[in-house]
Amino acid sequence: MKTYTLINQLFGKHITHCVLFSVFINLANLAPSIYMLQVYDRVLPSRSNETLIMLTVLSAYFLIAQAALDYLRGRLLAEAAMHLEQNTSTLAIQKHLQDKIAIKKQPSHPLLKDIATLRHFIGSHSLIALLDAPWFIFYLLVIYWFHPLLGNIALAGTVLLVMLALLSEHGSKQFVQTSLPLTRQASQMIDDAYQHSQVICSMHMQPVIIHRWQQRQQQINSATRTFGKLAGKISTHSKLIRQLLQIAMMGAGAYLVIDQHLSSGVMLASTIILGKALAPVESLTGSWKTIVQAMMALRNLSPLLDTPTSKPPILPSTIAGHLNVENVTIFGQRPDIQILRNISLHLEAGKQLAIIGPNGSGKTTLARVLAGATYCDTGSVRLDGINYANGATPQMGQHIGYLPQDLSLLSGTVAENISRFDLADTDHDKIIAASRMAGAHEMILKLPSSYETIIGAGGIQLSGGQLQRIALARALYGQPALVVLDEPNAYLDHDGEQALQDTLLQLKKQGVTTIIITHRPSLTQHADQLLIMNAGRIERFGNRAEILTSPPSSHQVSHA
Ligand SMILES: Nc1ncnc2c1ncn2[C@@H]1O[C@H](COP(=O)(O)OP(=O)(O)OP(=O)(O)O)[C@@H](O)[C@H]1O
Repeated sequence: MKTYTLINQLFGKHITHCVLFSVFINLANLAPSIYMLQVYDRVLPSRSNETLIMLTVLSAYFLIAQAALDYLRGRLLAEAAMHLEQNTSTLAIQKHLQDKIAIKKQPSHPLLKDIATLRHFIGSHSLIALLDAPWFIFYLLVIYWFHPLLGNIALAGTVLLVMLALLSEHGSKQFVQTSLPLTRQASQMIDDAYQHSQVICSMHMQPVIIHRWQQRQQQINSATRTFGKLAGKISTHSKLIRQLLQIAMMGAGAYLVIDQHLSSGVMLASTIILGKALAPVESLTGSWKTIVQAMMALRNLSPLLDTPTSKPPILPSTIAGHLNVENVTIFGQRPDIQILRNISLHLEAGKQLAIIGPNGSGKTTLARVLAGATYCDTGSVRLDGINYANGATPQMGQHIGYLPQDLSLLSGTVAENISRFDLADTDHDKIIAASRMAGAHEMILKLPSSYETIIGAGGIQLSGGQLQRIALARALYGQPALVVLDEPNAYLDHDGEQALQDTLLQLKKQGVTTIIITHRPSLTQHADQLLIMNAGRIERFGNRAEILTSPPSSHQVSHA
């Protein structure tokens, strides 16, 4: 029942309709056999032209109807593929992105690949074979009705073919389970290598990297070879069994005709029906790999549809920027490691907070939590009382500006990047205002195509400082209520740092709540509050001037 619901969710009612169409298509499959039986046993002995014409017209009618339904079944399957794409792709991309920002989740599985696998399966003959295969039982019963001996021969042959199909299923499952992770590892390895090509080439790491990749490839090849041998043997045996079976059927039929237990029409009809019964079973044997892959894809997609979709809460039209963090804890991959330990802090709207601390103390992780860019295991993060931790209120993204350490600019024009690719609302004044505030406008005007310059894949290469200013403009786009800047001066020269100081001052004047993660004291000069992180804890938090002038208490020192 669960599978039926899942199939309906993924493909709409199209697959159910296909099953219904398959009933008529398979019943109509009997038409040629019945025609032959009647011609041999009724028309030829009676020499009746009227009966011949009537039978011919009826058979042609069934075959034309069958062809039409077969065509419609193909169209329904195409619709099912469209339904799958429309209903799952968006969810799959969202899930993949969310999985990527979680700290403890296993490496995210690309669900779009599963959707492609299912699409391929729907378009292949494997699904048709799967829909038609159960009908072999019906055909067997018809043959039994003709004569038990013929039925027993057909049953024995079918059992042999089904056993081969099961063997094929077992082999396919093992092959897919072995080769899929290896294929993913190999492609991940080569993607990584392409991404870090400069390091690899400069230190001549190519031979080792290629060797590692070849090792995986050899394992894949060995699994493919083993499966190929098994698939070849199974295919040869099933063809042989099918042909032997047809000869056995014809021979037994002829024997029964000679003994006058059967008419020659029944003999021919049962041989044809046997062919119809075995065709999808044999076709299934050759399609198990595709079917197993499709079943795995179906299983992977199943939790996607179980995720409850809640209505997004209605937000107030303006957000002042009161930040409230309560008891945020994040565990590492191991439960005994805490990256953030019970963090609580409150920041009035419009205040500036500088976060400092030694390497690995958790500053960047805290910045990510505040920017809604990672998940916490406990606690809440609220802006004007609205909790947006763990993706609770995705629309809060428009009120948050985030400059991550790695900048994360996407392939596209400078204007697209600054406007956060909000193509529906590309407001050039807003883009220029953000760039001016980030001190990036003059620099952007000097680029080859100014704001239309393409960066990233297929575009021009900008320096780290240029990219950082563009990323800062993106963080400031649309006047967010909260701005989180993680080491915003990491790539900046003296002028760039001066421009950044101006930006921080402007943010303060405009009443934007601002968080700056920094190692440099110079960037904390406009900060109202200072927070010192150590080993995932808040070591000190309070008024900047007070913290800088008063020494830490003995309790705080003991945390350090
Ligand atoms: N995605 C992650 N998975 C596992 N551990 C992580 C992850 N992100 C951060 N950590 C761990 O959390 C700790 C704090 O890292 P974080 O980057 O927040 O420190 P930081 O104070 O910003 O350091 P730095 O000053 O060097 O940038 C580190 O020990 C790091 O290994």
